[in-house]
Amino acid sequence: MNQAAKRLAHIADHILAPMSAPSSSRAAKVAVLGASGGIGQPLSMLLKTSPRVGELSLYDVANTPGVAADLGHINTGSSIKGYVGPDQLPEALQGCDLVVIPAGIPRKPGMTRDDLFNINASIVAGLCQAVATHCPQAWVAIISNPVNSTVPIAAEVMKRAGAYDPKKLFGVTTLDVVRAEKFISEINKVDPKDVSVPVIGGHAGITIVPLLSQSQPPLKLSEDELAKLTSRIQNAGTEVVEAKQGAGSATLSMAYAAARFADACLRAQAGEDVVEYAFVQSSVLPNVPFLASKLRLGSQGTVQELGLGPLSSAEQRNIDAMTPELLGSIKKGIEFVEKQGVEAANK
Ligand SMILES: NC(=O)C1=CN([C@@H]2O[C@H](COP(=O)(O)OP(=O)(O)OC[C@H]3O[C@@H](n4cnc5c(N)ncnc54)[C@H](O)[C@@H]3O)[C@@H](O)[C@H]2O)C=CC1
Ligand SMILES: O=C([O-])CC(=O)C(=O)O
Repeated sequence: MNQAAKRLAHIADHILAPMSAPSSSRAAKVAVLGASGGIGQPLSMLLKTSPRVGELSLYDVANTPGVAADLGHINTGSSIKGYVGPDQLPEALQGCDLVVIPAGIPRKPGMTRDDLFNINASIVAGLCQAVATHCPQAWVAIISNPVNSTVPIAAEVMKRAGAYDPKKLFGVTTLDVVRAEKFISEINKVDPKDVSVPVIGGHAGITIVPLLSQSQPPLKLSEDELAKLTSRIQNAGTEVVEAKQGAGSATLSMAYAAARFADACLRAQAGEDVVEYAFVQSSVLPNVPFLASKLRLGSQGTVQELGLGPLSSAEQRNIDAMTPELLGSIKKGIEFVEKQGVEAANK
């Protein structure tokens, strides 16, 4: 079974099919910040069915008691509690092993992810300040867009609070991999669980770089067809934004992808050797301080960046073409914290 198949078998076995918690490890406390939202609710539901979660902490600025009461009737072992508003955030975070952050506004048609910066930057900065204070040991998985900027913001805020561990901070890019696996499975007419394909770079437009030459099973497509498939993967988020006609962006597929990523984190925390993609502080490309790529995860976080593998000339061109935009988004995030300071960002 290849890596992708193993990961999906894990989701099927451990997340989607309720069963007893593994006896070898303590079930984790997981917080979802933004738990009442379009992603937060279905993600919380998937986490409620995970045997690796012992305690589920649902935080938002509204509606979490209702969401928690509803999910609390699902007959799995985990306990669940809803927390509302900044006064309740410390208790929501206390003792967390993993904090997943889908808080913030989504796109409407015609917007880029960067158009969300002005609102979401402050939300992520404020929440990460609280994580640094109340659960500095936790792994943090950021979903809120623009990921290419919100992860550097989180890093900078946590650095200033003396609580930054680059091995434990992740931007969630799993949906790009999930989409690439699905689209390739349709072209090759195979089960998606038998597809594996790297998607590296960042999480916006051209910064999303699928490495289709490394697809397994291999793709037999012309240069033109490969370019079209690359573009579809890069613009898949916009495909959903347009189909939803102003009602938001991907929520259900994102919840599925985030549950896959959370499962990878919890398995790694429990001592499994896990391979997954995420946007992290990186040394894979010279002078690119954050990058999504293939990671080996262990009990203390990222153990190793596994590199990009052999690239086709088109893939190398795509990486060269996206690097200035990615660097600009990273710089914008860092400068946001430098200019405004965390206190101002929290207002
Ligand atoms: N990384 C990725 O691949 C993806 C990222 N996203 C991003 O995820 C974010 C959330 O999307 P949706 O769930 O669709 O939005 P939504 O608007 O449905 O939900 C967002 C939730 O965040 C809450 N919130 C706002 N400020 C908060 C704060 N300070 N503390 C806690 N909660 C707060 C809101 O009350 C709301 O319940 C967006 O920024 C979106 O662009 C969406 C899809 C994929
Ligand atoms: O497109 C958006 O705004 C939401 C997102 O990040 C995605 O679906 O990949």
